[in-house]
Amino acid sequence: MDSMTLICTVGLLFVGLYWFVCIHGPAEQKGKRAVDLSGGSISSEKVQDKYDQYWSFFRRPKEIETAEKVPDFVDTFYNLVTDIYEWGWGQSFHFSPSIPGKSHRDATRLHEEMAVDLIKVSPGQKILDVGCGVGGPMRAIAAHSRAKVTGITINEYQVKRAKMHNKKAGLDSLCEVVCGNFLEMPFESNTFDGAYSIEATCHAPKLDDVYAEVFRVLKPGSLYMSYEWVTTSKYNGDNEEHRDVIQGIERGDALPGLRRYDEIAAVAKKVGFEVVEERDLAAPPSLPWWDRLKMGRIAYWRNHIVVTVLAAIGVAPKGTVDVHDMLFKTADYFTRGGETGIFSPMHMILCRKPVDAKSDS
Ligand SMILES: C=C(CC[C@@H](C)[C@H]1CC[C@H]2C3=CC[C@H]4[C@H](C)[C@@H](O)CC[C@]4(C)[C@H]3CC[C@]12C)C(C)C
Ligand SMILES: C[S@@+](CC[C@H](N)C(=O)[O-])C[C@H]1O[C@@H](n2cnc3c(N)ncnc32)[C@H](O)[C@@H]1O
Repeated sequence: MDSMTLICTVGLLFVGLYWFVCIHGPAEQKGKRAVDLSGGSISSEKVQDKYDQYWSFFRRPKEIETAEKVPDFVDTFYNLVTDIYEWGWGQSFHFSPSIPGKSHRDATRLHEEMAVDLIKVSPGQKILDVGCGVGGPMRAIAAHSRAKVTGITINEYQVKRAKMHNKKAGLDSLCEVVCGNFLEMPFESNTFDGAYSIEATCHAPKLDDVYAEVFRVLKPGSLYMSYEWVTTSKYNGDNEEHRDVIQGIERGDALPGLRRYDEIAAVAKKVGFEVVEERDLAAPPSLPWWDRLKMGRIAYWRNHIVVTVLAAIGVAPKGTVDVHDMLFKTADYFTRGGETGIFSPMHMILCRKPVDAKSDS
């Protein structure tokens, strides 16, 4: 190879890398780029320590970890993963069934719109997004329904990101974001005309606590819909492969313990809800929700190289490589959970607060 060819090849490689890292990077327009990856509200030099601390939660036996510690541990998790999620997935932190002929973006939006269609709200009514992330669903839902959406998340960094995205999308008059714990919400009783949660209540150590809070803040007669993460009827606790997959999902997603599909409605009824409908949206004829993850495998390898290089030259915090590696492995557990049918991230439950529910409950 003569020197001219060598210079051109190296030059092209640099231009290609620059284009990918600084321009192309984000899964969504105006989203995170690889060069912007941070540890959320955690300062760069503490990311590695916080990641190690995150893992220590799983190293100790479950009985030692008390439920009170869970919100803090979930907050740490979202400081570590929020930027990587936004960069590699987009602003909606959830799965949706694949739809033939539709892009992932459209399939995601339709799954979100279904949530608000189910709770039957009118323009101008006030609804609650329980565990709102950086607000991808909230914006789609506000734009679709013209309802006023208040989102709550435990993670301060997500509040900042969500508010910024709401403003950029011109939806800040319909979307409000609050930092708080959904196990003790900072809202008056009987405030909302509807509520939904998308793949968020799986973080609650006891589902009763979050459902009771949603029940309290809803006006009598209004509806609540949740997409729950569950093990399905195909899950067999005596099967080592099944246990390995579910444990992999719990560890890679800050879950205190996945619930069985048949526990959800019982909890809803226990806190006072009437169960209107319950359905696993992942079950056939729905197409695989895990296809998107499976198809992205090559991109994740490429992302891993990018993150490793950026951390080595000090652009990304050092612990980012471990966080990315954890997500990379988790992706595989999801695929196994989906293919075996033992796990569903979209077990839908629709509940109503009875019209005659006491006004202070
Ligand atoms: C509801 C929750 C999150 C669900 C999903 C949004 C995320 C679960 C696993 C995540 C990812 C796995 C692989 C990552 C990949 C290695 C990286 O290069 C780019 C980002 C990923 C695709 C990342 C994106 C988000 C997930 C799909 C939980 C936490 C309750
Ligand atoms: C996987 S994300 C889903 C976010 C959003 N629903 C979406 O689909 O994009 C889970 C969300 O639940 C929030 N969360 C978890 N535990 C919480 C708690 N105790 N109080 C408030 N929010 C919580 C997280 O901060 C995060 O925003």
